[in-house]
Amino acid sequence: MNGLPPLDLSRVPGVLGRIVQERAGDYREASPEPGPARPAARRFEASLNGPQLALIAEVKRASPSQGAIAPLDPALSARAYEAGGASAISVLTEPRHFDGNPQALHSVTGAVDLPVLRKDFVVHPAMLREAAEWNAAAALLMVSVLGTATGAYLEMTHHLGLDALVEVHDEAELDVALAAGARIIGVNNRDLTTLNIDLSVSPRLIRLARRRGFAGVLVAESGYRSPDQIAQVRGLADAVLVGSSLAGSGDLARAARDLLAV
Ligand SMILES: O=C(O)c1ccccc1NCC(=O)[C@H](O)[C@H](O)COP(=O)(O)O
Repeated sequence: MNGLPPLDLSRVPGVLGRIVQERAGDYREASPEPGPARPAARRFEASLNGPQLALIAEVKRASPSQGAIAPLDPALSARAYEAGGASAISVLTEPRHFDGNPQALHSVTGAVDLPVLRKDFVVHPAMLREAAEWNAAAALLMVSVLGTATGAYLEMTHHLGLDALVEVHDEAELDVALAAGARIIGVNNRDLTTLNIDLSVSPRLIRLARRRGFAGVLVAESGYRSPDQIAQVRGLADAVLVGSSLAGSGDLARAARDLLAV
C-alpha cells in the first residue's frame, strides 16, 4: 500500500470547499500511514445487494441546507431505523455543520447489527483508519473532493477492510468513479456547490452507469421525502440514502417504513 497523493482542495468550490478545508485542518497533524490490512467483509455491499430496494437511513442532526434538524440520540435513532426496515445506517461524523462526532458512530456500531457507513468528508487517510477502528463497515469517498486521487483512496479503504460508497454528481465524476474501480457508486441529487436538489440526477446517471457496463451497487442519494419520489428510482437503484426527511420526522421507525411502502 503506497502513500496517498496530496489533494488540491482549493479547487473545491462553495460550502463544500469550506468544509473540506476545515476537515483537512482537523487532520493536519495526523499520521498518513495506511495502518494494518484487514480482510474485506463486504457487509455494507451485501446489505444493498438484495432483490428489494434497500434503505440506507442517515443519522443527521443538522446540515448546511437545513440548519438544525433534530437532536437525535444516535444509538436510539439507529435502532428505530432498523425496526423500520433499513438495511444499513449512515452516521455523519462532521462536527461543525452536521453536529456529528466520532462517538455517534461508535455508539451506533454497538447498538445495531446493520452495517454502518462513516459519512464524512474524507480528506486524510487517518479518517479511514478511524472508520475501521470504530467498526464502521464503509466510508464515503467523494469524487468532487478527491478528484484524480479517488482510486488511491479507494485502494486504501479496501486495504482497511472497508467498503467505499463512491459519490458522484455528474457524468465526469461518474467516469472517474468507474475508472477507479468503484464497487458501490452513490449518485447525489444534491449539488454540493449550490445545495440545490434535482431528483432527475440519480435516474439519469444510474442509467448511464449501467449503459457503461457497471455491474456493482448503485445508490440514489438526497432529497427523498415521499414514496412517490422513491418510486422514480425503483427498478433502477439498488438502494436509496435518506437523511433529513427521516431525521426530522419525529417517528423514525414509522417514517422509514412509510417511505419504503410501495
Ligand atoms: O445536506 C446538506 O445540506 C449537505 C451540504 C453540504 C455537503 C453535504 C451535504 N449533505 C450530505 C449528504 O449527502 C446527505 O446527508 C445525504 O445524501 C442525505 O440527504 P437528505 O436525505 O437530503 O438529507
